[in-house]
Amino acid sequence: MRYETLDAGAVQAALETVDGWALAPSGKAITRTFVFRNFVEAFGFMTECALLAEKLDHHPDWSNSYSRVEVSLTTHVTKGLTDRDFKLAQAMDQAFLRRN
Ligand SMILES: C[C@H](O)[C@H](O)[C@H]1CNC2=NC(N)=NC(=O)C2=N1
Repeated sequence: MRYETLDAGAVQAALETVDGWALAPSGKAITRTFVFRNFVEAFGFMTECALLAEKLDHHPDWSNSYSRVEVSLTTHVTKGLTDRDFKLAQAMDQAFLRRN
């Protein structure tokens, strides 16, 4: 499997291609909180994203509390940000838009 590790400049450029994601203080993850009308909407989004993550072979670190889904994306094998984190972020952004 191929991972394209991103340097600081590439991370800044990639952040422009996603919606509402912020760089974590460590610089090794990006985070976004998704808010829904209720738990069922939030869990439906998580279910769709779980299938997208399997397809992309890249998986989120996330938590859910009622209508909120807090997501952190990082690449565990490289211990940093890669193009895969941004591909998954884009897919999650699109899933959110389809549902709102
Ligand atoms: C074998 C498998 O492809 C790897 O373990 C993948 C699966 N999903 C992954 N997801 C994330 N976020 N980071 C990884 O390093 C990672 N590795």
